[in-house]
Amino acid sequence: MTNWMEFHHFTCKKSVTTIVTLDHLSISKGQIIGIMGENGTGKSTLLKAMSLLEPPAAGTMIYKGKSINITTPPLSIRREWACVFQHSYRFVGTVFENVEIGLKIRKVRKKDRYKRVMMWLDKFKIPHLANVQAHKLSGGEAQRMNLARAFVLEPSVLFLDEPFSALDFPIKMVLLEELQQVLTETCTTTFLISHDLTDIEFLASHLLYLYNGKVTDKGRIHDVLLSPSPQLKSFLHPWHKARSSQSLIPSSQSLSSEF
Ligand SMILES: Nc1ncnc2c1ncn2[C@@H]1O[C@H](COP(=O)(O)OP(=O)(O)OP(=O)(O)O)[C@@H](O)[C@H]1O
Repeated sequence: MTNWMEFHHFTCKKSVTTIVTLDHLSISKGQIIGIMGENGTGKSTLLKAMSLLEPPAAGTMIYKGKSINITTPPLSIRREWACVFQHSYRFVGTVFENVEIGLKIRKVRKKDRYKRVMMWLDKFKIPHLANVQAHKLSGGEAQRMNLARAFVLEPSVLFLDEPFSALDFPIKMVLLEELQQVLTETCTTTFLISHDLTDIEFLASHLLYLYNGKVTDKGRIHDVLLSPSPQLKSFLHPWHKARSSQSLIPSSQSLSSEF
């Protein structure tokens, strides 16, 4: 289904200054939109506007074919969406209680809450931490808890703002694989901000590139990366350089065994 979610003429301001504009974006259900851009170009501002956490100064939005009041979005719609940010929120209490909280607010029955929380702790491989106080978790464990807290709500749309940036590379890769599997299973429409092309290539089906508060590139990730704008090309240069230099590293067989 096309036109599942649409954004038109979004203008996001801080005080009186326009930070970012988005003329038009049309999303189909299940798409994973990677959002990239230099520091300060407006990615987080745009994500907060799209999730209506901080509604845009102007613009219109369509969700599931219906026009949404962007200034006072219905709670029922907001409850279909979930967000995970770079700095994980940890409420006072155990990991179980942290994941359960949204279900309690939605008045889900205790028995069902238990089943759902344990299922998602299991999927993100932290069921053994259910009774641990959340403040004792490592960064990687806390991000697993945050993802479980988002998915337990069975969101239709997930907004992720650099959820992996504080993690070590090996931990991040494991979490990326787990998240990819869950996103495929649940067909959750996802917006993912990341500074790392590895994350975006791994997860995203589509790419939105922002430069100076404007979209210079958007489309299927493969197509965009094949013919990037000059701005995106320059942004991607370090990755291309790193990858081409990797191919210059001699294979292990040709290296001397001496060390
Ligand atoms: N309250 C504010 N008042 C004025 N300008 C602000 C305010 N908050 C953020 N900005 C500016 O808005 C711009 C966009 O910020 P934003 O955090 O959206 O960028 P970003 O692309 O997510 O950056 P980063 O990659 O560094 O996280 C920045 O130039 C920032 O200085």
